[in-house]
Amino acid sequence: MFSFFRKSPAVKAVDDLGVSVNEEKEHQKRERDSNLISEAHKTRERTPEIKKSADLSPDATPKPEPVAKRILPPVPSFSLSNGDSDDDSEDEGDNAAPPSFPAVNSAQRASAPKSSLKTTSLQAPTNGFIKPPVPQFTAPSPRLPQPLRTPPSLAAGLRVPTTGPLPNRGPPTKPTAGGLAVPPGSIATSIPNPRKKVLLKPGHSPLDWAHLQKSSANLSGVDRLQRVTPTMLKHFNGRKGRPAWSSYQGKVYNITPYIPFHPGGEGELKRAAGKDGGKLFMEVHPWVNWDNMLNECLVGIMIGENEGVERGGGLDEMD
Ligand code: HEM
Repeated sequence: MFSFFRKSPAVKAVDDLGVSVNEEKEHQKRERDSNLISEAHKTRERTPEIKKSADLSPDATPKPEPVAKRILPPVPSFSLSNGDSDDDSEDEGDNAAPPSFPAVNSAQRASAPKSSLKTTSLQAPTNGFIKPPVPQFTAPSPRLPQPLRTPPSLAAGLRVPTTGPLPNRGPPTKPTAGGLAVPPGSIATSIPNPRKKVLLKPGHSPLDWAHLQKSSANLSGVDRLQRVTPTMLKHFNGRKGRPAWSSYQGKVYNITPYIPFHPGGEGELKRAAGKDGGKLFMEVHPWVNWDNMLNECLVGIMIGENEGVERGGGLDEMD
């Protein structure tokens, strides 16, 4: 690179001398390095845990080595087990350097017995002096209380039986039926429907009927009270445009206006049309006040067949 500078002979001699001096220094350095390498190999033979790396190459920067390794005899290694451990970390610990505390040349390490430090100090305790007494849990002594466990008989008494009939629940319906399940058809279908109410048309509620009764409307369909013979009652049966009359306890009512208001339906009420409806009425709802319900529908009273003929049809004529 600097070839265009021509050196003088003197300078060249100095350069040659300098080269020779540098070569001598390089030779000495190589000898020191070789000594260090050989010593390092010796140390590796004593302590195989030292890594094989490029650190030992002469070109690499020499790293500080523990002084104790090179000066003092090798420290005996120890392990946590007998060498058969399955833990890899413990195996790594076997190859690691000895712990820094206590120091290698300290009083603690010197006073410690070498045998226990080497084999038994960190191993699993094998003698009775170190190993704690094993508690006897499997065989309790007679003076100790029994285990707090529910006796089998009491536990069985508190348990709900999963099969078979429960006490005070009646006879079982089926041998295989367990639990509290209701057998199909035993209760739900055995209770008849006690009410046969129908859905009334709008404006035909019981309240609407009450309002209609208080009105001035002629609900009886007659101008005056009538003496009604059985023939007459039979004639007014609600068919062919005729009004429906029904008798109850000797009184005759025009039930025609009440038919759409009857909670039990029109058909049920028409069964009493043209005849005495007292029996049917009492079979279904004896609690219903017939007189109050049909007060404005009163037509007259029942008379004998011959009484009407003799006295006439109207009650006013009887007075
Ligand atoms: C003509 C006079 C009658 C009047 C004023 C009358 C009135 C009533 C009333 C107020 C109810 C409702 C009862 C309640 O909610 O508890 C009712 C229901 C019923 N009525 Fe009548 N009824 C009469 C005649 C009859 C007759 C002659 C029959 C049957 C042939 C009948 C069959 C029923 C039935 C099946 C029910 C529904 C079930 C019930 O509510 O208990 N009714 N009736």
